[in-house]
Amino acid sequence: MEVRAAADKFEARAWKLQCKAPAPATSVIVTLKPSAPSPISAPLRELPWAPGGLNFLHTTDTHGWHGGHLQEAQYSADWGDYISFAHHLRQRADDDGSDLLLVDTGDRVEGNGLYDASDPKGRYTFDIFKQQRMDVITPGNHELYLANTSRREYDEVVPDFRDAYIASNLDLYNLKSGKYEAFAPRYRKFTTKNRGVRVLAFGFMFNFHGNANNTFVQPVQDTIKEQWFQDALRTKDVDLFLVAGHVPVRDSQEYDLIYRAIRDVVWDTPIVFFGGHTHIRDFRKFEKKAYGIESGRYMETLGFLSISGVAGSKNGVMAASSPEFKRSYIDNNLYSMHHHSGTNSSSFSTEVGRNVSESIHAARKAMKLDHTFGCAPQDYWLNRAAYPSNSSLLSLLETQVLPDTFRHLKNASIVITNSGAIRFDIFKGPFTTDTTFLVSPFTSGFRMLRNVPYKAASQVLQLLNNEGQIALEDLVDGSVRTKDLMPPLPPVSLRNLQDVNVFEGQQVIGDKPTVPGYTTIDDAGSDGDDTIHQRIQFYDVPNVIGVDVGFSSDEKPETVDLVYNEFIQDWVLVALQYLGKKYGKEDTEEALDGKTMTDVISGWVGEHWECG
Ligand SMILES: Nc1ccn([C@@H]2O[C@H](COP(=O)(O)O)[C@@H](O)[C@H]2O)c(=O)n1
Repeated sequence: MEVRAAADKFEARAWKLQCKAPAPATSVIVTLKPSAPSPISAPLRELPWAPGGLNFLHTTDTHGWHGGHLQEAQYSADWGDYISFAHHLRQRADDDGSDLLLVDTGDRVEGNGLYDASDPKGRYTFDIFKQQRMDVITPGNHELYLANTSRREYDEVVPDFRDAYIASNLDLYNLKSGKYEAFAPRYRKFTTKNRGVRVLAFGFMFNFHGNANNTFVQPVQDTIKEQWFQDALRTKDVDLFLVAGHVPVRDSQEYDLIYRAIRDVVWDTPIVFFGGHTHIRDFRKFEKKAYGIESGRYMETLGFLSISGVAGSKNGVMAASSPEFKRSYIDNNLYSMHHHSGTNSSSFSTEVGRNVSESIHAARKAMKLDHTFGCAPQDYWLNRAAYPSNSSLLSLLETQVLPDTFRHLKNASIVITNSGAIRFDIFKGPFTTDTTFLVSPFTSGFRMLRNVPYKAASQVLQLLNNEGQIALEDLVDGSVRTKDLMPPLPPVSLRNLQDVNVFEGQQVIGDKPTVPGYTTIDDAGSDGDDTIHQRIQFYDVPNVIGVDVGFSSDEKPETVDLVYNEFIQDWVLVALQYLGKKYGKEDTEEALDGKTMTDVISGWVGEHWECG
């Protein structure tokens, strides 16, 4: 009842928000995020703003973190703050005759209690998210795993953003017509407000195969042959091609194909790509008039990109022979936002921004996200500690959580889970309802194959980690490739992991950096991060981890029950087939009474981690 009443109150507030136009900055200071830490001051680089040009803010892979990071000051700003920030930059654009456009490239869902803890999921986040005006928005794979997620995206988010929502290669099954139909408009042509730049925008999804069958992702190589796409490329009076998508900007067959398809028709109009999916900060030069940016993950990063020298229909602006593309990766905190918008704590928040922050707080309260299951005795890292080690979250799972959880199994068993099911670190201190979803938000449970010969079962883990002589993707036919379903880890690319001296060749403002964070190297060099960070070491982790339950390492049982996270079922079956044991889905059964990894971890924490 209490939760219901709080939810009703929230909905009334959200409705109120919808009726308000963005308000100018006011001088009221409010602390709306009682649980968020204050940002720490750190040496900053200036935004490469293009006066009289085009400026962009880009978010991607936010995964529900619209309330910001409550345990990491560096990323503690929330969606309400982002709304205030964009307001000030729009104002700046109006003042200097430039334009500011906002882009989001998908995976807004799954990964944070704010989205995952409600029933239905997203009950609160859609109203929060839509308060930010977007110019281009696209779906990601997480909007498509479950049929009810894509249905809600179609019913709620697509109308919220009207023509800004673009889905160039995605269809949804229409129950009435019995046909797959466009999820949203295939492309958008618009003219920017101040400079009159005529933009032709597309919104692509990478060639994803793991979607529920109520959606259809058309492979990019087929979409670019469609008549509508070829006609769109021939649209007259286009000053800039904007390709947004849930597609990595680098090493991606999809963006390379789109780049080529555009250049086959239009040889020198500038192209800007906005990417996502791999959770990294990146900036790629395709050629001197075509660049792409990718802006990290989990609301840690607000990507900024500027282009000077693009033609505009207003004020007689001519195209430069070589437009200049620049980028910055802004750490999502108030210290950075105040600095880049020339505001302070008194002048920063707008009324809409404040209301959104308040709604986030109300939603968290309604869902009791701060409910504590126990207290972590130390930090456990997914990628920020080596695996295996005492600080590795995967080691904690492997040595304690999984053995304790599956101890009750009667038969000798091997239990396997994909590391991708684990999404984030555990910090020392309270482990809350929110933490359960940060660590593992997915609804998939565990399944099991009974009486699998030990010889085969014991090799599955090794095969899934591609440690054998073959890669599983060579085994599976072209329609299901392990690469697509279990992308290589870690979420932070090796390019970001290189040992770099952040001072080399750069302007250093202030002292030696003390705030740990990303030290990105991209095609423009190593000065992209707005905050000069102390380098964090990130470590690679295996695709899957596993434990033996009910037998010791020197025993070799005849057969074992093979238990695995449902998400990896297809790969487990393929691996067994390769090992000479053919099983089908019909041979599998539910394990652990349908409990998910979220349930497993919260249950274990409740039993083992007392708050001191
Ligand atoms: N039910 C699910 C769904 C997804 N995963 C894991 O997430 C990965 C995809 O996430 P991105 O943010 O990289 O798009 C996927 O490869 C799986 O590892 C899962 O475990 N269970």
